[in-house]
Amino acid sequence: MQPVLNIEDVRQVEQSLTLEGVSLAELMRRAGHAVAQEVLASRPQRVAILCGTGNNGGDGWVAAERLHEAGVAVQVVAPQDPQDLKSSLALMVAKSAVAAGVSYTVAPSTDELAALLSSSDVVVDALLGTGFHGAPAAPFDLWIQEVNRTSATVVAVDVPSGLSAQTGHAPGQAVYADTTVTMISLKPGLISGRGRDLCGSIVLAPLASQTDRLVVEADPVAWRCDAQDYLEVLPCDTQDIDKYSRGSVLVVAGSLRFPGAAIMAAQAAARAGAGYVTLVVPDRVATVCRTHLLEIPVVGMPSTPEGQFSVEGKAQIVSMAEKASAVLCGPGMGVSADTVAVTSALLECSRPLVLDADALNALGRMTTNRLDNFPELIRREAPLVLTPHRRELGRIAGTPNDPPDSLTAALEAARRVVWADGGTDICVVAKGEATGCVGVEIALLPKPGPAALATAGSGDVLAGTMAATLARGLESNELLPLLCAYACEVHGLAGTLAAENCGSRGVMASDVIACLGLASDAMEESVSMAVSGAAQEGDAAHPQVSGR
Ligand SMILES: NC(=O)C1=CN([C@@H]2O[C@H](COP(=O)(O)OP(=O)(O)OC[C@H]3O[C@@H](n4cnc5c(N)ncnc54)[C@H](OP(=O)(O)O)[C@@H]3O)[C@@H](O)[C@H]2O)[C@@H](O)CC1
Ligand SMILES: [K+]
Repeated sequence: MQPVLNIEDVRQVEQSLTLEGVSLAELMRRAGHAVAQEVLASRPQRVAILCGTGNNGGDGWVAAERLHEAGVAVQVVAPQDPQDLKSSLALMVAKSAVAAGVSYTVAPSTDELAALLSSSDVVVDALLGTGFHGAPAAPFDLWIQEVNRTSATVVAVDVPSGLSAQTGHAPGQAVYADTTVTMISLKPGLISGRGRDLCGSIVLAPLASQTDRLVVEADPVAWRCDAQDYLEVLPCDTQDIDKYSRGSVLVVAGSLRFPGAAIMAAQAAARAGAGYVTLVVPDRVATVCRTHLLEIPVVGMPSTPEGQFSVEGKAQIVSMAEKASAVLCGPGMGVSADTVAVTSALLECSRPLVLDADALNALGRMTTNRLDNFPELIRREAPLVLTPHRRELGRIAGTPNDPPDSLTAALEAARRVVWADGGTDICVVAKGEATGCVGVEIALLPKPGPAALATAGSGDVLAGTMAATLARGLESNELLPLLCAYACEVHGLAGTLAAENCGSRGVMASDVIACLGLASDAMEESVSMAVSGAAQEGDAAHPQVSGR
């Protein structure tokens, strides 16, 4: 697993390193050298380095001097004369580079800059790093546009300029890098939001031997999962199992308005490996569901006049739930006093439970959007998995009109719910372009799925996948976030396979369902390969961080 640190904690590690004898000047020297090493790997002849006025620019000046020493033709581009730099560290390294013979250009015109960039093999972006805020001001906004027009390889220092390394937001122009050499630790904004498009591949430069320890001590906001981490939650060998030992799933879902959500969730649970799936729907939609589900029994329950579950069916639903290995409640169910009653009754049953979509909205209604104020509702012995997207997360975590707008905000909201519960029985799977699986002790980041998964019904498919994965059983509740992350990766991989079959813009949720079985097999294989050490780092099924 790779730790991810908030920016303020990266600064804390930087301070701790200075206390352990690695000065800031030495850190900057090592940062610049790490960048130079990455640039040298492509054996360039001409390199342009765009240096800003803070310490990110300082890293750029160090890299310039190093590359100059290595015989590369380097040209630094700066907005002001290096003598005028306010940061004492940046001033020191800029002076050193100039004294060593590095040539530089101050405030070039756009045409001059374009000519310089087009004659370079590599462009190093050292304009703005973790001290960036707002949107890039002039002249950086124009310079960034020129960087994005060049055909040269772009290497970003620490973070692509214009991207917030904390939030993943890029409110103005932002550099599209081929590679980002990031210092000390991964930061949330690099692997979420716009960061996923802007960073290219990420190279981590720890800068000191103490860094690994200090990063862990700084309490990472989350951990990014690697394939081998999933060994503990792999399904058991398929040789000697029958349909019951693979676990049974009860799906409680659907309404007259949304029968498809129930159908897809049930199909996904079956494709994701559950041995036996039963779908429970309001009786007014039972026939349409049966027409679509040949292998899955459909049980109709009393409906309201609107075609939603009626409270009359509550006792029967609970009694069926008690016999299942895992229960999924919510997709397409609608929200009413009756569905709230069904959701709350299922929370009291003793089986592992996944609450998705309208079951989460029901929770929001039961708690006036402050689930964290009602922990007794969700405190239970068996595992509970909540799978909110960001608007649903806002509705259960106290910000219905202001849903979390970044990975870190989503993790924080999920933690409010999980910490209110306080036990290892709960995991909030905060869905988004980057999904976090938040348990009481750890937040895990499965590798994100492709953009093709942003399609109607994708959430229903994930919910079915999650329930099937949970139905296999857990050795210990402490593994719950890892199991949830595993289900997310199977779903993501199915999305990738579906995009290969149908094109990235042509994927429908049913295409993802069709690929779940193959995706499960591929996940198992890649975990086994990674564990046995045979897998190359960043194997095909799990690209490290996507390129442009
Ligand atoms: N952490 C570590 O361990 C290590 C960190 N290191 C490096 O230090 C970097 C952080 O350095 P940093 O704190 O000096 O900030 P940095 O990103 O250079 O930006 C500050 C400058 O940008 C300006 N500016 C801000 N917003 C702007 C805008 N919208 N548009 C235009 N300008 C804007 C801002 O101006 P101001 O707001 O002050 O007016 C100020 O002049 C970090 O990313 C890494 O590369 C390594 O050297 C060693 C180890
Ligand atoms: K940068």
